[in-house]
Amino acid sequence: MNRTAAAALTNLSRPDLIERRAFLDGTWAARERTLDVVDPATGEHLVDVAACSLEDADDAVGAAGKAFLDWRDRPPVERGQVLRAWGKLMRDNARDLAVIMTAEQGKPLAESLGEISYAANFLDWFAAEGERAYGETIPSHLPASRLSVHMQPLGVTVAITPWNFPSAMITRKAGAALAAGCAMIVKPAPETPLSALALAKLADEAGMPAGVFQVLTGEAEPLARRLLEHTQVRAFSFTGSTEVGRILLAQSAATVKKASLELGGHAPFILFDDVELAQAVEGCIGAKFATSGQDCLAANRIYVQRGIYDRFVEAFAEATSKLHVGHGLEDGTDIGPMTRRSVAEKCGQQIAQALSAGARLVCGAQESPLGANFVTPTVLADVTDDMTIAREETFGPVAAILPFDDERDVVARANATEMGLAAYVYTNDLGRAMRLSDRLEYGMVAVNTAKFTGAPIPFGGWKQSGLGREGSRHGLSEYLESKYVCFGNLSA
Ligand SMILES: O=CCCC(=O)O
Repeated sequence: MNRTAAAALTNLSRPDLIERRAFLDGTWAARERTLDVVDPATGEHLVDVAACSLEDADDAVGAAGKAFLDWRDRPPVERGQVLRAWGKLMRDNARDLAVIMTAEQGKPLAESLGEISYAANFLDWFAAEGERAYGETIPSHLPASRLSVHMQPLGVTVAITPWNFPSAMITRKAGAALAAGCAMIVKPAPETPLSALALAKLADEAGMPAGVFQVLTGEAEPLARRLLEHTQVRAFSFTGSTEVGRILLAQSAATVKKASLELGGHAPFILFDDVELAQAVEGCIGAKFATSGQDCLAANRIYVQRGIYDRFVEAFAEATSKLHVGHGLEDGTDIGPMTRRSVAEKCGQQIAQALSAGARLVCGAQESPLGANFVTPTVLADVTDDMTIAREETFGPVAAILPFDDERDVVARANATEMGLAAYVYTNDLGRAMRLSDRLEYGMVAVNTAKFTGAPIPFGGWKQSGLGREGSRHGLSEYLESKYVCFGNLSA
C-alpha cells in the first residue's frame, strides 16, 4: 500500500470520485475561493475544494424547496429505490470511498471500509422504513366523525456533519430525511469534504433528483449560520461537540426549527471483578481505541472494581502497547493521526494534568516520532474523579482507569456528568447488569459488548449529549410531522 495519501488518490479505480466542486441543485459548482484539504498524518496538501458563499447557501435552500414539492409526492417505494441504488453504488465503490476517507480523515483503512458498509446500511434500512411511516386512526369522541393522524415530511432540512465519521453521519441523516420525503442540504466538516462529495456523485448516479440532496462545502460557521437563518429550513441535524450544538440550537431558535443533536459523550466503562479478564480487555480496547479514540462512544472513564483492578491495568496496558500507530493507509495500522492538531494537543494536556495530580503512567505518553498529529496510545491508572480527564471528553487514544469498590457508588460516579450518550457495563451477574442498565443515565447502554451501533438502533444521548434519535424508526420520525385530520358531519 502506498503510504502517500496524494499518491493513493491518483490510484483509485474511479479517480472521478475525487470531486473538487460543490453539488448544488444537481450540478457541480466550482468556486474561486477554495478549502485546503490535507492528509492529517503528514500535513500534505491533497486538493482544493470549492468554498461556497452565503449566496450559494441561499440558492441551495431555494433549490431544495422546489425539489421537495416533487420528492414528497413520490411513493415511498420509489424514493426507496433511489436510496437502495445509492447504497449499492457505495458498496460497489467501497474501496475507493475508504481510501478517500482515510486520506482526508486519517483513520485506518480497515475502519474506513467498515464505515462505508455502516453508512450504506442506513440507506437500505431507511429505504424500507420509509414505507412504514404509518399514521393512526382515533376512535372518535365527536358524533359522526372520523379522526386520523397522517405523517408527512417536514420540508427542507439541513445536516451539519462531523469529520470523525465523514460518510456514516451523512447517510444516517440523509437516509432518514430522504426516505421521509424531505430534501436535505449537507454541510460537511471542512476537514472531510471529499467523502461527502464522493457520496453526492454516487447519489447523482443513483438517480437522485436535482435539489433533493445537495452538498455545500466551505467554511463551517458562516454557512451553518446562514442555513439556519432560513425560515424555509424546517429541521436540522448536527453531530459534533456540545459546545457547538448549543450555539446552533440558539441560532435555530429564532425560526423555531426542529433539532436533532448528537453531541459529546463521556462514556463510563464499568467493569466488575466477576468478568473474564481477556474478554473485558478486548472489549475495552475496542471501546477506547476505535476511530483512534476520536469517537463520541469512546470509553472515557474506565471504572474497574478493586478485585480485578491490578490484573486488568496490567493486561490492558500490555494490549495497548501492542497497538500499531501509523499512517491509515499502511497495512496493520490500528491508530492513525488525530484529524485535528487541537485534539492531539488536548490529549497531551489531559495527560499532563492527570500526572501532575497523581495519576500513574502505565504506558505511552511519549511524543510520537510520526508527527504532532499523532498521539501514542496511553494508559493512566489511579485516575480520580476530579482530574480533567475524568471530567471532560478526551477524543483521543488516552485511557483513564479509575478504581471502585461498590456498585451503588460507581453508578453515582458514572452518572455525575452532564453527558449521557453511551455507557458500557461488563459483569457476569445478570441481576446487576439489569440494575445498571436501568440506573445509568445514558441514551445507550452496552452490556458485555463494545459493539452495539447499526441502522436499526435509536442512537442518541440524554442530558447535554443531545436531542432526538438517529437510526431506527425514531430516526425517521425526526423528519416527519403529524397531521391530525377530522372528518365531521358524516351522518347520512
Ligand atoms: O461519533 C459519533 C458516531 C459514532 C457511531 O455512530 O458509531
